[in-house]
Amino acid sequence: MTSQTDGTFDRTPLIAGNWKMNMDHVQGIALLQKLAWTLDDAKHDYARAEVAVFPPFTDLRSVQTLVDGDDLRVVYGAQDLSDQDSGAYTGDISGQFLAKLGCTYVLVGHSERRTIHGETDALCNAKIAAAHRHGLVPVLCVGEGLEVRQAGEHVAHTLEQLRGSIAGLDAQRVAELVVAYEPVWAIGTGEVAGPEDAQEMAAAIRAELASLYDDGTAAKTRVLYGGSVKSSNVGQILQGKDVDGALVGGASLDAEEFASIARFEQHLVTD
Ligand SMILES: O=C[C@H](O)COP(=O)(O)O
Repeated sequence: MTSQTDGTFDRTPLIAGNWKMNMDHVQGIALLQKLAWTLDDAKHDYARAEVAVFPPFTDLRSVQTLVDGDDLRVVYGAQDLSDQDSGAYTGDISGQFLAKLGCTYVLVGHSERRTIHGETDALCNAKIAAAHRHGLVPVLCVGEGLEVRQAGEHVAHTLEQLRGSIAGLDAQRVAELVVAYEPVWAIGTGEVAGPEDAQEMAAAIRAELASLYDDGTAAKTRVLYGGSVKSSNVGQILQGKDVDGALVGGASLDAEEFASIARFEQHLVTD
């Protein structure tokens, strides 16, 4: 759903919590259990807003056991995957393993992978192909750093990352894809891009997809915003008609706060 000011949505919103390198598997289970209970208590309608968590690799088996055992509606994914399927790639994780662990999604090209590990658009493109080989839905992260933003080149930069990362994808894959726009200068800093910045980029991403594919395809792709999202600002951010959800870092480590973000409809300001 695209959030719109009358509170209706064209695409099913996705509220995704990226735990980054936090929460061992014992802590992770406690967090997920509390999140699910909190959402249940609030009678959360998962058809109106999908909720996903992205724990560290080492938590995934425990998360799978909990989700299956307790029949939870929260879905989950991994924070990265290899572009390869198997072999001598020490330390890497195959999409095949993630699929076996019941992952629905996988993050690709998070800014921390791009900046700390030097991941390129070409590698992201190969990782998206690997995700598809194993039935995983990629959540492709794109976004600019502060210098690019200050130079006024943020839209061109972000669309270049988008084009490079999705090269060769067919329309059906693009329609299923989730794109997360994360301005790097707003990640973990408390700095939030304004709702109009989030909407500007989400609209630019959708227009770019419409120019590469067609309007029908672009209308299906979900575009999230990420960067210091909290319950206090999510309502405004999701007001943008092209913003379909949020990729939440720090605030996803607190079950009650993340549940409140997932229930963003209560924070929307409707016309
Ligand atoms: O993946 C999540 C983003 O990097 C945002 O993180 P943050 O909410 O801590 O700023």
